[in-house]
Amino acid sequence: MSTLIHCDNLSKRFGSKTALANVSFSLQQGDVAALIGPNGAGKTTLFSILCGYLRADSGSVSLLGHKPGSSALCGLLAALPQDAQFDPAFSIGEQLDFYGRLQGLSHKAAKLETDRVLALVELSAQRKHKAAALSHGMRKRAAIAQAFIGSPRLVLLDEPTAGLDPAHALQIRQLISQLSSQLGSQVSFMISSHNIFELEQLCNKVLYLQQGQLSSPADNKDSDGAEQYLTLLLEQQADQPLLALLQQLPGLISVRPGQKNQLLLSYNSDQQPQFDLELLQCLAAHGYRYRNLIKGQTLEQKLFSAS
Ligand SMILES: Nc1ncnc2c1ncn2[C@@H]1O[C@H](COP(=O)(O)OP(=O)(O)OP(=O)(O)O)[C@@H](O)[C@H]1O
Repeated sequence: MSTLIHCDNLSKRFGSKTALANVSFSLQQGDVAALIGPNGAGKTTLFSILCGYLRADSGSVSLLGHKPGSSALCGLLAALPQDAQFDPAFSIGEQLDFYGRLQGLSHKAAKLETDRVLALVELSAQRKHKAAALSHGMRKRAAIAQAFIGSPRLVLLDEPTAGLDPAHALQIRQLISQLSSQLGSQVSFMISSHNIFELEQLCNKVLYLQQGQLSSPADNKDSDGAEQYLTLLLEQQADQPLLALLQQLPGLISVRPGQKNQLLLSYNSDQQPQFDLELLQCLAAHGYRYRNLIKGQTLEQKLFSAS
């Protein structure tokens, strides 16, 4: 596996504001990495440095062995900026053709490439449409299509679901997941979001930025010690009596509410190897209904158990 991105001690200030402070990480071929952080954490600044739009004040970056902005990266690195816009005067197809030409394709090859990427995002029928005739979700898909022109080895997507309703956000996540499994380790992704739940199923690596500083959950893997994790999705929000009941379960290490009707639990599997069964029996015995029980750590557990 080759290293696609290597950042060492990157720092960036805007006047007195520190946007990035000594950020170091690397991304390997085939990784799908989530760059998570609240508003103002420095995600766009980091993306802008990787794309060569901004220069870091100190530290070093290499992408596929080149400096950001190097012409050697043309066609190998694709980026979807957070506020990517299409020109209202031209059709989506014409603009994608143009990007293909910028990558050095002939007129004919660029058109074929546009057909291919529009099919990838299921927008072939909209080739002749202008951006104004597309929904917000369709415009995002068209912008993602642009990132797949040519054969990029590294695709940076800055908040690809920002501003979309939950159904369209899910559609975009499914599209990215489908593209990443279709293309396998040929393409690596780095996707930013302020929502840690959104990228849960999509990414194998998490970079958590807060106030310009990066913290990585230990190895981004579940711990291999005796502590195991469960996410329980209940039919309704957990009440105090349920929490009190669960706290009595032998082997329980922690239990706390997650998103919506979720409960995040950890337990000692050496002490109680059948903890999941005990948990379900306890729920049934006391009339609590649940929808799902997932083994393993959620992103939230990984991030906050590391800090
Ligand atoms: N051009 C600029 N001039 C001054 N300050 C800036 C500039 N760009 C970013 N900043 C500041 O740097 C910090 C990081 O901003 P950045 O846009 O990278 O965060 P972000 O994580 O992408 O946020 P969001 O999720 O809101 O897009 C913020 O405090 C922001 O105000």
